[in-house]
Amino acid sequence: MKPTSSSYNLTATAAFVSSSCFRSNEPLVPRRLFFLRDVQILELFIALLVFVTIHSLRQKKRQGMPVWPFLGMLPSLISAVRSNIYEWLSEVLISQNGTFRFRGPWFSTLNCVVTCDPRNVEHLLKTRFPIYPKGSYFRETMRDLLGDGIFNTDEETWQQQRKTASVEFHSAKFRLLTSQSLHELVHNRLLPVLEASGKIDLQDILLRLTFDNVCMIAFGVDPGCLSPKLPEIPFAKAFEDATEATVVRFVMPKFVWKLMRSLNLGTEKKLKESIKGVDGFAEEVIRRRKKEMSLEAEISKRPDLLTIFMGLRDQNGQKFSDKFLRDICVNFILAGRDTSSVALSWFFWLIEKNPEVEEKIMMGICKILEQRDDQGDAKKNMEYEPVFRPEEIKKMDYLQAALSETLRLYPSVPVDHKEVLEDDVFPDGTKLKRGEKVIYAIYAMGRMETIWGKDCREFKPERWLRDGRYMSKSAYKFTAFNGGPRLCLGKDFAYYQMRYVAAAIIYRYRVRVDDKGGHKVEPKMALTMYMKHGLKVNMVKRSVSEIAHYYC
Ligand code: HEM
Repeated sequence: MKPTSSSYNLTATAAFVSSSCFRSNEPLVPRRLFFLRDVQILELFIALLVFVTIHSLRQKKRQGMPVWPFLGMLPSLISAVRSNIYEWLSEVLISQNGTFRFRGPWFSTLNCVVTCDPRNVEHLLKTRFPIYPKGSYFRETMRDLLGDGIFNTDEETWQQQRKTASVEFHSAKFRLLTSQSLHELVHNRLLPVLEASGKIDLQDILLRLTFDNVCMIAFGVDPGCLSPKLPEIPFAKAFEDATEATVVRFVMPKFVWKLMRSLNLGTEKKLKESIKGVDGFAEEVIRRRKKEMSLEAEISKRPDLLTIFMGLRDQNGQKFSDKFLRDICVNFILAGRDTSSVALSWFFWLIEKNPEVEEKIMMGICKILEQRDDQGDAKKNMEYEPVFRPEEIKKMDYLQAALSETLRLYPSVPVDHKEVLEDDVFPDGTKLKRGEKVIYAIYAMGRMETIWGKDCREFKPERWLRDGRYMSKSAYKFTAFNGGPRLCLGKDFAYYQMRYVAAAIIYRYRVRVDDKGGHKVEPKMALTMYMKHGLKVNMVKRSVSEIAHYYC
């Protein structure tokens, strides 16, 4: 029963202490000697533990959080994931003057530099853009879902898609398609659904609306998610499952998800199945479109992205493969699917908390409607329920300011990522090594006093207005739409879409959060900042007399 010194470990110590206390029939002297040696080791162990704990905790001031041997900053990250990771990140960044180095466990891929300093963000997104690509880590993680689409590529493959899509996004034909499809969705689908339901999950309704809308733009097909019975559409479900399963890869060591993928286990199994669903839908649409195009003399009749890219050729004069066409469309759907709808959800939540903002938006809308030559009469507007015209939507400056203020506080893409291609130094002095990852924390930027002043956490649309006119801000302070060469391509469309939907709802309803059942509104950890439990609301219809009050 004599253990050798080399075999000591904590379990053995505990076992020995308990055995020496309770077995009285064994020789006393050796046991006591042994007990003393054991106590010394235990003391040494406790001293080491105290030292490591104090040392790790002392790092908090210097590095923003404790740094543990082997685990690095992982324990803090795990506890943040369980509460609100974005708020935690903001607090750490504030304490570290805008930039810190996250140290993951040994041998993990979690090490990165995190920043919310506008000087660094401009350096990343514009000044030194060529040496900060999306990079191989992002590409590999997202490849199964996004393939070689615009979101997941750098250099020529990205440039080519960007150029073509950019021309299209700014064409009159495309603008007509987007405004017509939006008009139809809002008036024939959204408003009837709202009319029929008092209590709803507004986030779910808005997600359905923007999914249908972006599928019309990308594929030229309406999947019909926003229909009276709110059906589950297999393509939409497959898309949602695929993005959720892909996100899991970012918080897992690479070898783990790769092993799971090869064994077809857990989230990787789900990912494989959901991608099959996405691909099946895309293949069918592409097949049908090819058939239609061979029958149609004028392919230019259809302004959706799929048709446009089908009519183009690559550098070698070859038509794009079906797989590449699929990638292009899937990437656009990801870009435009839920960014506007989650922004609108946070917007409705914020204006309920700030009723004076809601009043001003309503007054602004009615003032614009009063200017109509043909229907200046307020009563007529109230009776036939107005359809907003594009030029009226563009005049809604206060609404635009309230939407920007929402995105400042709740950016749809809360954090974004780059990889370092060459050793470099940030304007704030942080040194970067080739191959390192950089996270720019867009959510935290909205909470920096150094950028927005002492009232940075307040919802104040006025900060976007000068003499009643909307004034945009630097993309490196307000980074909700990214900046530099990779500025969001759908920015103008997204603002138009959000203003159109917000105005159509606010004019008819007061949106009131249903907090009776303890409904909690908090962000979910995902690529896009969804509300974790949706937005359960009561839609309270405005009476004609209530609307009339705003016309005076
Ligand atoms: C409130 C709404 C939106 C927000 C906040 C938003 C934000 C962003 C952000 C942050 C990026 C950079 C992502 C990255 O590179 O990692 C981005 C890129 C992009 N967005 Fe948006 N977006 C919105 C709506 C839309 C819509 C509706 C569309 C299209 C229908 C769209 C199309 C794109 C595209 C194609 C890119 C890729 C640009 C590139 O890499 O060159 N976005 N957007």
